[in-house]
Amino acid sequence: MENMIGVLLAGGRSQRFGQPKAFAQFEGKCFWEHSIDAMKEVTNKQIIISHPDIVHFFEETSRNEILMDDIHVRGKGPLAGIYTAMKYEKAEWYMILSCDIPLINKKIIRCLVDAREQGTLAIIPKINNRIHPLVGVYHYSTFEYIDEALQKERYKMMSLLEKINVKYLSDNFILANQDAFCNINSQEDYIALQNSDTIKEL
Ligand SMILES: Nc1nc2c(ncn2[C@@H]2O[C@H](COP(=O)(O)OP(=O)(O)OP(=O)(O)O)[C@@H](O)[C@H]2O)c(=O)[nH]1
Repeated sequence: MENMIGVLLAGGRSQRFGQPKAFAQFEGKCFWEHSIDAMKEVTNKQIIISHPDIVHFFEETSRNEILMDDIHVRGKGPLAGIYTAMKYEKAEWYMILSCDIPLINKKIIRCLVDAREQGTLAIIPKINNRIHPLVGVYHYSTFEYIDEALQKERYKMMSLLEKINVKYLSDNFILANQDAFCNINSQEDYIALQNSDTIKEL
């Protein structure tokens, strides 16, 4: 069993963005590449969990393994993507990242990975009372809870988090780097990103 697999969640519909946001450009790279690059050093491999409508874009441009959401839960949200990764790719830990966080960087990912400890099943940033469950490290033993939540048609990430022992990270490093968690949902968010003077940490 590999120790840690990187999982890029890219099976969303990007309705607010108006086009597949994984392929929006920032600083010369697609959004999805920023997430993959950020987790490359700490993961044994990185897989993409996508959707039939956009999978050909990934096939043309990515060398990563690509899976589609398991048919029973396809399109049911991020939890469905995590479920699919854990069902088809076995590892002890999974580094989960969404595809709409172009400011994410290696130091943040390293910090989350290093925060793992005995008995904790997920490590998730929490900034000003807002949690970021799609920038998180999850242990394989969360799979049974994810499976149960999906079977009960509870698709929100909270359905999982309220059942497991989560370590929420809000230390000074996370707070000082909070821009890195900014997720792009709409064209307005994208314009704000392009106009901001935030410098991406590498
Ligand atoms: N594999 C998978 N990923 C998903 C699914 N829904 C959302 N995601 C991913 O989860 C992350 C956050 O998605 P959201 O922005 O909440 O949803 P979205 O569907 O992409 O966008 P909207 O249609 O505007 O809500 C993105 O990386 C999405 O690609 C899903 O059903 N399956």
